[in-house]
Parts: sequence; structure tokens; C-alpha cells
Amino acid sequence: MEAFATKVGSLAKKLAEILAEKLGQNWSLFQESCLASTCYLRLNRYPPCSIPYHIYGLMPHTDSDFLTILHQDEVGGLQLVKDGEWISVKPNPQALIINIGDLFQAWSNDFYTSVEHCVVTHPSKERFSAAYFLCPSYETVIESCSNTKPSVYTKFSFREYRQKVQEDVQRYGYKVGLPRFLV
Ligand SMILES: O=C(O)CCC(=O)C(=O)O
Ligand SMILES: [Fe+2]
Repeated sequence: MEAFATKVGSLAKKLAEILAEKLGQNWSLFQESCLASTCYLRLNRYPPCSIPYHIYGLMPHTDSDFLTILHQDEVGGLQLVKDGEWISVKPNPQALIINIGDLFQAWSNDFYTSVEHCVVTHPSKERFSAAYFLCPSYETVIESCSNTKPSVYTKFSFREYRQKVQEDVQRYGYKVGLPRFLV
């Protein structure tokens, strides 16, 4: 498990570097702030559900990180929003799925979009997935890297972001996310 985390950890940074370069930006932010101690691997288990399609395995959400690397088994159930519609992601245990998270959206000033996704349950099969979250330290301040376009979001620390998400989940039962930080 540790070897997997180390491997996907360096892949996540490499991908962040490529995405930053595409924006003509230096990627030192990820290098300096995303450490082995601030990133994490989550192992998900979804038991079968006799009333599938009505019960989510995981509610619709966006990830509160820079990017996520996901490995899923052959059962399927992951869905994401593309062009305003929910689509199913074909399961392929030989492939990794890369999701942009909220922090990349904020840092890229909406150039990249944090993708909304969920997991629907299966009537008879148990499903497993592993998700690696590329996260900075809580003190890291996220602000737009663009110096040509006005900032879409106010700058915030990762700690403030996580606190706001937690408050919203407790108060309203769901995460509001980036819209909380619109200028
Ligand atoms: O299990 C999956 O396919 C998705 C997991 C996920 O979105 C998450 O852990 O945030
Ligand atoms: Fe997720």
C-alpha cells in the first residue's frame, strides 16, 4: 500500500507540473506545499445495495484537493458530470482516473474545472476503489496564478477552505465549496 502511495504520489506531482506548465506557470507551489504528510490515500468499499440507483455509495461532490488519482475495480458505479449531464465512467482496473480538484480550479482561476462526481451502488457486487489526494499543508494560501485575468476567487488558506466545507456540511448537510470564495 505504501509503495502504491509513493508511486501515485510522484505521478500526481508530475501531472500537476504538466497542468501548471500548460498555463505557463511554475509548479513550485505543489513541489513545496504538497508533502507525503499532507497528501493521503483513501480506500473505499461499497457494499452491494438491494435498491441501487436510489442509494448513492458516495454522494455527488467535488474533491477538496489539487487533483485526485483514482483506481477502481471492474464493478463500476463512478459517474461524473460532463457538459451538464451525468455520465458513467467505464470501469477499467488497468487504468487510473485523474480528477481535477477545487484547489486546482481556484489556482488556475477557472482554467481547469473541478469535476463533480458520485458513486452509485450495485445490486449484487461489492466495489473497491483507492483514491490518492494531492493536498498542500493547511497553511498554504491558494490564489489565482493568473496575472492577466481578474481573480474569480478571493485567496484562502487550505485550512480556511477545509473549515468552511466542514461548517457547511454541518449546517446545510452538503458542501458548498468554491462558490463560498467568489470575489
Ligand atoms: O470510489 C470512487 O470511484 C470515487 C471515490 C471518490 O470520489 C472519493 O473518495 O472522493
Ligand atoms: Fe471524490
